[in-house]
Amino acid sequence: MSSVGVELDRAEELAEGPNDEFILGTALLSMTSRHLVPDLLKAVPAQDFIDTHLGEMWGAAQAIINRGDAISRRALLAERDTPAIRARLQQMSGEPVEVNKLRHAATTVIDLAKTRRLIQALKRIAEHTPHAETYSEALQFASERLSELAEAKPSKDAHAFADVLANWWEWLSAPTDQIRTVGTPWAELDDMLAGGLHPGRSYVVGGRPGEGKSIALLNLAVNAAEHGHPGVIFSVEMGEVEVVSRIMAAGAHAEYRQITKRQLDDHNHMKIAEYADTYGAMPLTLVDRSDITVDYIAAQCRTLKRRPEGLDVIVVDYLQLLRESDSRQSRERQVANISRALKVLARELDCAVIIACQLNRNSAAADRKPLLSDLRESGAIEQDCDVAILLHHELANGQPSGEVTLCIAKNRTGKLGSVTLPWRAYQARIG
Ligand SMILES: Nc1ncnc2c1ncn2[C@@H]1O[C@H](COP(=O)(O)OP(=O)(O)OP(=O)(O)O)[C@@H](O)[C@H]1O
Repeated sequence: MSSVGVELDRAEELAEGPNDEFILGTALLSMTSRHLVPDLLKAVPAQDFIDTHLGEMWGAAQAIINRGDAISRRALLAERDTPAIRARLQQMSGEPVEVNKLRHAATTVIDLAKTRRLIQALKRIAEHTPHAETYSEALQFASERLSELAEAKPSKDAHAFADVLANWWEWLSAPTDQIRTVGTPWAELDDMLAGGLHPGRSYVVGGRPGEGKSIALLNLAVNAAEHGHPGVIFSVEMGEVEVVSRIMAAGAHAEYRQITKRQLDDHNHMKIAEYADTYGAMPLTLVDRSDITVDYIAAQCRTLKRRPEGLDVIVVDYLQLLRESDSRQSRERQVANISRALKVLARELDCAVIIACQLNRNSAAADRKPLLSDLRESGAIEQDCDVAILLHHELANGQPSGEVTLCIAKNRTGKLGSVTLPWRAYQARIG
């Protein structure tokens, strides 16, 4: 066993408190503490005893109290009669127990049980980590084990159907303004996506280079923020100035070219100033960093989610530019891990995650509509996403038609189809 394992075993031995457990057992039979017993039995779970026989006795006492009966030696033995419990009862004299000592003993037994569970979790993490396929997977395993402890529940994922059904009725009848579905700038698309972007789902926007993935993603995030849905944009490709230039052009319907040249005419200047006045404080966070891993994205998003305003929309531009923490993997495997991690993040944080994704160059060859299988580098992307929107520019007589088609090539909760919208790249916007 590794030295980490040996140290953790030692730590586990230290986290034992038989004396405090014995004090609790004694309190069951002592006249002085009788009035405290029901509360104590509620507060300290029987499985928190390291002495399993005392734990069994404690469980028997809980059953007696739950029935509304009084606790006595005889009642305890009638409930559970084993040689070990008889031996423990013999050692307990029924002498008075000081209330302070008793409270301290109860807290210690609960704390030590939690400490032992923490050590057990650390052992599992230490055992699992060297065999994990990737660093991300190891980190995820570790954080799941630790969050199980924080929740202090055996599993936070298991819910009785009746509870789930009650939540579902609540969701079905909630007023529209309480539902966190985030509208897109395009009503026709909202219609196909059951109202827009849904928390917990992942959306891939695929396109060949220059077909408008970044524009589409910024339009989506900004529209959400304008309507009060907090969002974050991870832009690996564009710097902050370029992102803001596009946001301002699209929001103000201003000439993007004038912004990039920093030569605004009065008309465009006025439109931009008005837009900044109205939406300058919208809840949008930009992360402009060229070397981003999916773990970094997850950590940033968790922090943003914890703020009072929370987080509804996560935008990643674009998947193939993300780096995997474990670079020893094949590229296909790395992309699959990234795609899976983003999907998991959507569920974990209950946010809509929108990911731009490159399409294979050969998908352009026949000037055909793009297909799901054109998503570059990994089949995992099409499997993981809930919705795939592939951008396509129709040609009219060999010339750009001025329209872009959003092809819904995957839609887990609705039909497939397409929406054709005006392509206004000169204002960095679609529609
Ligand atoms: N001032 C402008 N007027 C008209 N079109 C423009 C203007 N500026 C940029 N464009 C066009 O906008 C498109 C840029 O779109 P966008 O950056 O969203 O594409 P993308 O799919 O994200 O590309 P990439 O994969 O290269 O990042 C390009 O086709 C570009 O030619």
